[in-house]
Amino acid sequence: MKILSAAQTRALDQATIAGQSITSAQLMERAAQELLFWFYGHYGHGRVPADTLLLCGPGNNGGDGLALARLLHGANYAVRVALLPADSYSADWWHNRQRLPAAVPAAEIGAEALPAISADTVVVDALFGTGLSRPLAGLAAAVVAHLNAARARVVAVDIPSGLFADAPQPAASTVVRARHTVSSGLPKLAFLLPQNAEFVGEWEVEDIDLSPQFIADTATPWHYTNAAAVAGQLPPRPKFSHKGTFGHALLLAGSRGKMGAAVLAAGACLRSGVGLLTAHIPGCGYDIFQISQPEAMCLTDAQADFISELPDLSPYQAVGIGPGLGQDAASLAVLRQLLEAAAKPLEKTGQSLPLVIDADALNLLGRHRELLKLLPENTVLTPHPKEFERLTEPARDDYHRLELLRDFATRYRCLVVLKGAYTCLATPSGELHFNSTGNAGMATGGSGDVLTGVLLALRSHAQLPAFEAVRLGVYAHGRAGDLAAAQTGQAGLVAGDIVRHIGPALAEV
Ligand SMILES: NC(=O)C1=CN([C@@H]2O[C@H](COP(=O)(O)OP(=O)(O)OC[C@H]3O[C@@H](n4cnc5c(N)ncnc54)[C@H](OP(=O)(O)O)[C@@H]3O)[C@@H](O)[C@H]2O)[C@H](O)CC1
Ligand SMILES: [K+]
Repeated sequence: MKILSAAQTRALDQATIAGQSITSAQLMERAAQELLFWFYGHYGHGRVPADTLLLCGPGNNGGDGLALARLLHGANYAVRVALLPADSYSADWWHNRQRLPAAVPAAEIGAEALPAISADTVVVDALFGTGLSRPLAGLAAAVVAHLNAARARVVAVDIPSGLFADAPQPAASTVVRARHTVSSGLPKLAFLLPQNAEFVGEWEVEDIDLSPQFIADTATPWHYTNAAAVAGQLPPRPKFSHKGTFGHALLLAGSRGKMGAAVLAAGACLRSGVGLLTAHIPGCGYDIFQISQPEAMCLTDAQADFISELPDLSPYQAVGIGPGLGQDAASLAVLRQLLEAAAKPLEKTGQSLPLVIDADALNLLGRHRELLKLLPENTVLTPHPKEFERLTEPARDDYHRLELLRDFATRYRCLVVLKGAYTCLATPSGELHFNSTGNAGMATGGSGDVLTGVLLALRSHAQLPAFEAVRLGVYAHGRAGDLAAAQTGQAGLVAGDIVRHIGPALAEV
């Protein structure tokens, strides 16, 4: 699913109106109908709020609010409307202002006449949407501050007022703190960034039948990976396949005290359909590893506590390095040798050996940035924000971090998976794909090791191109976490639970 800028969203609006031969008021009515359905879903029979206040601005966001007020009134909600005064109002605002039944109380907001809001009021925030052109000030800011102080349940129309859809707002700007955001058409970039979570609350997108042709023809770096994006991407396992069909992966992982990371990554790799897995681990981990992962083969390093040797790479279709690795100088040398060896094109594919680099291997890269230029094309890096900072620089905010991410992926021609809520995959061509699956229960030790294992398996698969493999792996990892959390609850979830649910998650896609 594409994510468009605010300007593109406005153009989409116009293309839909022209393409479907409808009026803009009809499109607004669609949006308001969807908002009404949202209310039906949340406030079913007997649960209709005693007091619903619609705060309406002067543009089409306010128009949506006025149309919704009429529809809610028709559905027997007790509604009040408060109008933000302006020098001019949009045409569809006027249209819906005139259609508002006289029985609905509608008052103009003034500095001395702020609407009464109690903690029990359900407030619909329809002040500003994608047409926000500057931070809120004056009366608009005063209303929003008044609203936020009331701690009422706020449902934002399209986007919380004061939040830009695709750009940061200055620090200390006044922004509506919504409990729910009900958006039309496509998700907004703002919803996917941690710094906006306090404003956006729970968000959902309602389908208002916007022009699919315009969306298809519009270029954007931002994408949202939902179930449809990955459906059917995992090639079926042919009846006459054998273990060689699905690739032989090598995992370089573990050190004393961190063998669990190797075990988790290996388990995830095996559960993600790899044909064969060999792990190269330090001597201390032999019993631990063989007992917990009998399906994997095991090579032990000459060193007991960390990895100091790079095995012969010729049997493998992909290599993963990093989980629990530690940062010993000998392991750094192994990483360097791996990067040099992997760069040579493989006889079979003519491409470099696929690599997945995680955890301490990323920290080593961060401390020895001269190695970055050795990264073979399409190498997968899976940093969390702190590890990414070590590879680049501290980000001013989440938008700046996205810029750094894009720059890094295009500069080094690699696939970077920035982990977090809405994990963001950056591609060598500069696209950013935000993942839709996963939950806060996955913020637990070992989750990242599991992701490395999943990606290693999918990068070993001969029929999966690099980008598709990584997008699918990130999605399936999150989905496995969601399936696991449904059983354990988020607090009770541990990384091993994710491993156990990867099979069902991959089966779904
Ligand atoms: N795109 C769609 O698919 C649909 C969108 N709908 C809804 O329409 C809004 C966008 O409506 P738009 O009229 O473009 O913009 P807004 O309602 O957000 O606001 C524009 C007016 O607000 C003024 N403005 C902007 N910023 C401020 C500010 N900080 N303080 C005061 N006033 C402000 C702006 O004035 P300018 O001076 O900037 O010209 C405009 O007067 C979208 O979000 C959806 O809710 C459709 O209904 C359905 C399809
Ligand atoms: K709004």
